[in-house]
Amino acid sequence: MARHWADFQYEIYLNGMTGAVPRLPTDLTRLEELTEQRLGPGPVGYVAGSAGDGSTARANRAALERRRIVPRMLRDVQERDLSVEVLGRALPAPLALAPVGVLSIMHPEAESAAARAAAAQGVPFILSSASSTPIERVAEVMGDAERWFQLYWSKDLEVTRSFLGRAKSGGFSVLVVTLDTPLLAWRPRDLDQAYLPFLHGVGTANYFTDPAFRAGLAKPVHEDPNAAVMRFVGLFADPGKTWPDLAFLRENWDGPIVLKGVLHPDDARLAADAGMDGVVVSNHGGRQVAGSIAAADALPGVVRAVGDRLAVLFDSGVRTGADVFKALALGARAVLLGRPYAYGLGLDGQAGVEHVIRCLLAEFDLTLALSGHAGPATVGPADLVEDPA
Ligand SMILES: Cc1cc2nc3c(=O)[nH]c(=O)nc-3n(C[C@H](O)[C@H](O)[C@H](O)COP(=O)(O)O)c2cc1C
Ligand SMILES: CCCCC(=O)C(=O)O
Repeated sequence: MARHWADFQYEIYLNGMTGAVPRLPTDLTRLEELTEQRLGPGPVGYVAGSAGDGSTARANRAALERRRIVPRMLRDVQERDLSVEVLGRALPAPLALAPVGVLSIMHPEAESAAARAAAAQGVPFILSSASSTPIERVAEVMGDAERWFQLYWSKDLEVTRSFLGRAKSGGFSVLVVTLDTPLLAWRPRDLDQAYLPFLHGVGTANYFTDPAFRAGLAKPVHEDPNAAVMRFVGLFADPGKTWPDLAFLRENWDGPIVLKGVLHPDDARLAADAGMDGVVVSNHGGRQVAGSIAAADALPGVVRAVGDRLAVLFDSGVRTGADVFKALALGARAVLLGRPYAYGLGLDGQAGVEHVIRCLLAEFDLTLALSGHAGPATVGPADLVEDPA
C-alpha cells in the first residue's frame, strides 16, 4: 500500500496528547517571518529577497492564489497513491527539493542536513553547483537515495567537465542546467546591505575543492581567499552561451538533462529539439527578471508546446499542498520546493527540512483526496477555475 502522507496529521494530534506540539508552524507560509526573526539580516535578506521591486516574486504567489480548485465529491479516495514517474524515475510524490546555493548561511550542516532530510523522506535532492558542501560529501550522506545535480554552466570548460565527472561519480542521476542566471540580477535587498554570501566568507566548496578550479589560481585558496572568490564570480556562469552549446552537455552526460528557467514556449521547443529530456518552468523564485511573467502563468503555454515531448517540471512560489495540486492541474509532472525548505533548515536543521516536506505532502495528499482524486494522474485543467477578482 502506498504511503498516506496525510497520516502526519494524526501523528501530530497524537503527540499532542503528551503535550508536544510541532516545533515549527504547519502553515509553511509562516516560515519566512519566523526566519526573519531568528536569523541575521544578511542571510535572511539573501534567501527571502528577490530581483528589483520584488514584483515577480509577488506575481508568482498571486498567479497560484488566483487559481481556485473546484472539488469533486463521492469518488472513492480511500486508497491514495501520490507516486509519479519523472524522467524514468519512480518518485513517491511529485516533489523534489530545488537547488539552493550556499545553504551554510542558514545552518552549519547546510546541504548535508537538507540532503539527509530529502533521503529520509524519499524525495530527490537537487544539489546546487554553488553549494557550501562539496559534491562528494553530500553523496556520502545520501546512501543510494535519489539525487540530481544542478549545473551552473561555467565559462571554464574544464570546470564544467570536472563538475560533470564528480557528479556522475557521486551517483547524481539527472543533470539540471540552470539557464536563467547567466548574470546575477539586480537584487536591492542584498545591495542595500552590501551582502553577498560568496563575498562574505562563505565558500562555495564545490568550486574551492575542484581541481580544475584550483588549477586556475596563482595561490592555494586559504592563502588568497579573495582571489578564489573573484575567480568564482568571474566564471560560475557564461552569458555567451547559445542553444547549439547544449550539444556539449549532451555528449558529456549520460543521464537525463533538464533545463531550468524556461518560460517561453519557443524556448521549450528549442529544448526538445536539442534533445533535452525536460524543462523546469521557473523564474528562479522572482530572483532574476523583475517584471517577468509569473511562473504559473507561463506553465500552460509550455505544457501545450512540449508536454508530449518533455517532462515539464515547475517551481517558483510553491508554499502549500494546494499549490502543488494547482501546478499539476496546470500540467506540471512534478514541482520543486525552494525557499520553504531553506527556512526549515535555518530554523531546525534536518528535522526542519523533514517537517517542511511532511507538511507539504500531507496537505497535498488531503487536497487531492478532498478534491476527489486518489492520485496525481487524474488531476487536470478541469479541476481549476480562475478567480475573476
Ligand atoms: C537562496 C536561494 C539560492 C538559490 N540558488 C540556486 C542555485 O544555486 N541554482 C539554481 O538553479 N537555483 C537556485 N535558486 C532558485 C531555486 O532553485 C528555485 O528556482 C526558487 O527558489 C523557486 O522559487 P521559490 O523559492 O519562491 O518557490 C535559489 C533560490 C534561493 C531562494
Ligand atoms: C551566484 C548565484 C547562485 C545562487 C542563486 O542562484 C541565487 O541566489 O538565486
